[in-house]
Amino acid sequence: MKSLTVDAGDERYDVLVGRLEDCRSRLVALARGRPLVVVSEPKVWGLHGAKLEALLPCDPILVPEGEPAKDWPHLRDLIEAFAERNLDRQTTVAAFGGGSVGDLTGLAAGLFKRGLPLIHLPTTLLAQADSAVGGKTAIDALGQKNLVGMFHQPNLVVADVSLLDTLDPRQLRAGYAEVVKYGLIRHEALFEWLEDHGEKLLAGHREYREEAVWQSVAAKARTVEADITDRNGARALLNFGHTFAHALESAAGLGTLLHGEAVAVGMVLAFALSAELGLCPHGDSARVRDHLAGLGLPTTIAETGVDRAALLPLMRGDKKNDAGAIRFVLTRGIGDAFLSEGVEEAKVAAFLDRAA
Ligand SMILES: O=C(O)C(=O)C[C@@H](O)[C@H](O)[C@H](O)COP(=O)(O)O
Ligand SMILES: [Zn+2]
Repeated sequence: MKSLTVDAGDERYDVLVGRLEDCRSRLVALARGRPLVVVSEPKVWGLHGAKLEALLPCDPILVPEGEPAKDWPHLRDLIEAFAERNLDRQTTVAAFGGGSVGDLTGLAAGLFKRGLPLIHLPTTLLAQADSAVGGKTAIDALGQKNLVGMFHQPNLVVADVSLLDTLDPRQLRAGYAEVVKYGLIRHEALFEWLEDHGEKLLAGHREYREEAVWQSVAAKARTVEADITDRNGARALLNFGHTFAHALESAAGLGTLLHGEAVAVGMVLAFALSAELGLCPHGDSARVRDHLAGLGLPTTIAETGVDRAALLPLMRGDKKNDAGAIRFVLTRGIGDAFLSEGVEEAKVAAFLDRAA
């Protein structure tokens, strides 16, 4: 079992990468002698619920699978389910699922009675490597990705890569894109390691999966500690590729493209834009595209089926923007991303016109 502690200001929590069953005592302690309220989705609960119930009594609440769960009606339903159970502020809620279950559950737990203790038990590569750590929560609204949310830090995160054995290959590849992100923003050595081992990781080798999750979680922990609530620009690096990605997801219709698929295209576009602006070598841009495409991820706007004209208006709503300027995370090369001051819209429009 590998473990690290995230120091989130007044709050600290452990992230454990290992077997769920080895964390039994931690889960039992957080449940405080009551059944653990577990928010999950039907497929995950059907496949893995018994594993959790073998460790401690659980009270499952099921929400729909994937992005459709992240909306106002499901947030209201979940909060009502908490109210029906008369949860108090000492009752721990566990999110047992992928990024969508984590985002929705985190938000409901943060809002209900101004905050319930929260455990993330991520079951997808994307959630284990990225979204379960850092305290971001969200639902989509008005057709825009993650428009409504808050920070609500978990009390514990447990990433058990054996849960990935049943994951659909498309979901696995999508999560892989966020792992690649960690290599691209600051850790060139991680990207090189993925170039060597990414295929084995996707094929199911557990030790490579565990190493990738561990490296990503460690990188994420250090970044979020430097900018707990996304204010000083340090954390914005984790949004590498996401300005394009969120626009692509919204334009495609939320839930059509998987988040990680959109991030793969978004990161390739961020490299291409950086190269076009003379900031980064074209060779790095091609290397990133080749790696992602070689492992079956989409890398072009054309593959997403999205009308490129829809993207710029959506990017105007990005959370990183300042005084109307679109602030991309750009790059000087593999492992060297930075938050730009803002790229002129005319340049972005011309880039999008030409981009593949
Ligand atoms: O935790 C963060 O900070 C991230 O930006 C991680 C992203 O991979 C994740 O998709 C996040 O939810 C995007 O957040 P948003 O603030 O752009 O909605
Ligand atoms: Zn993301």
